[in-house]
Amino acid sequence: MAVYTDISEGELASFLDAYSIGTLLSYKGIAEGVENSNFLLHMSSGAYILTLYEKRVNPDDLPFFIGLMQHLSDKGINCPLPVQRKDGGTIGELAGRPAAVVTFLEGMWMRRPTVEHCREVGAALAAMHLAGQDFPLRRHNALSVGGWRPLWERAAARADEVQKGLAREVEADLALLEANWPTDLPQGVIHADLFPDNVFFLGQELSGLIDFYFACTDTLVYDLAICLNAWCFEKDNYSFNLTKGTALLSAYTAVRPISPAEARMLPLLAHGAALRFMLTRLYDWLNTPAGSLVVKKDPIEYLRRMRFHRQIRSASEYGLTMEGAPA
Ligand SMILES: Nc1ncnc2c1ncn2[C@@H]1O[C@H](COP(=O)(O)OP(=O)(O)O)[C@@H](O)[C@H]1O
Ligand SMILES: N[C@@H](CCOP(=O)(O)O)C(=O)O
Repeated sequence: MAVYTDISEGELASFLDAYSIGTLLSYKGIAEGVENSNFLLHMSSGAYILTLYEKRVNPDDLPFFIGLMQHLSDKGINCPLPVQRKDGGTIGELAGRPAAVVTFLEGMWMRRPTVEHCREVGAALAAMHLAGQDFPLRRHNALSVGGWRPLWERAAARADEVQKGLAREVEADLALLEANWPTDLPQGVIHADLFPDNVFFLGQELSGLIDFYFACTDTLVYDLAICLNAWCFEKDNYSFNLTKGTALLSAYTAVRPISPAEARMLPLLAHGAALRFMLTRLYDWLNTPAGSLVVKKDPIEYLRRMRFHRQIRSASEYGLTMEGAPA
């Protein structure tokens, strides 16, 4: 459960006085997520989500995140809409943390995504990339290749406690990725964490995207590589489901075609994406205090994906077919 900061009814009620969303009927902490503290608010005007921004969110980045949700929502992407206070602002302070209220999205995330769900997410990711093209703010991705080594150095000494030989594998992969990471592919706004728990469905239909708190300006096809990792592996975390990969990639490229240069780099980007999530999970695994109300995610699931991507030679092995190119 991700509620790091407790709030009292009194302080919440006075925080909500600044909004025109009616009176507070009830609220509760949300038992999901790992980054921020989230509360479901039942107000007399309807349901909302209150987020208190925690450790990994830099308050200077909040205008980017809040502005992005507003921008995407204006462009027809279904995502939470930040609620304005009476003074026109969207970011306040509660219990010593920056805090914002956003609209509640209906839907559920899929614990066992099907091929159809993968197809939907591919199309939605591409639509988000297109909608983000004219978003004027920029945000550096602190968790891209340049951020991995510093993060690794804070976990390396204890990595083999989690799995023997892990340090050796990470060192080799880091060196390979740092030496070959592309810098010249099309960039734009990426979600950077579009995992199943951040995509809501109503039945088979995608109803919205949430959790834009890793969003940044980076290589668009890297976001696609993140989704291949998050959506297309079997429960054993070793085997890639080619049918899901094909569905996700073909739905993405139908909305935003990718260039041969982007396609060529997909295996390396997918390998890097697996390392990125292994590293943050490893860091959290080693550093989350015992007794925290948060479910730690297993870094080894992403070590298995790293091993898989290491032996991929072409994006066609993920199911990518390019017009005019052999499958
Ligand atoms: N706008 C929203 N509408 C409905 N539920 C939401 C919304 N935002 C967050 N939630 C709920 O809160 C949970 C955690 O939100 P998330 O943004 O993923 O947190 P974190 O950034 O801590 O990972 C989600 O899984 C979902 O249940
Ligand atoms: N998706 C990441 C962790 C971030 O979790 P979220 O709840 O903010 O989506 C992972 O799986 O490691």
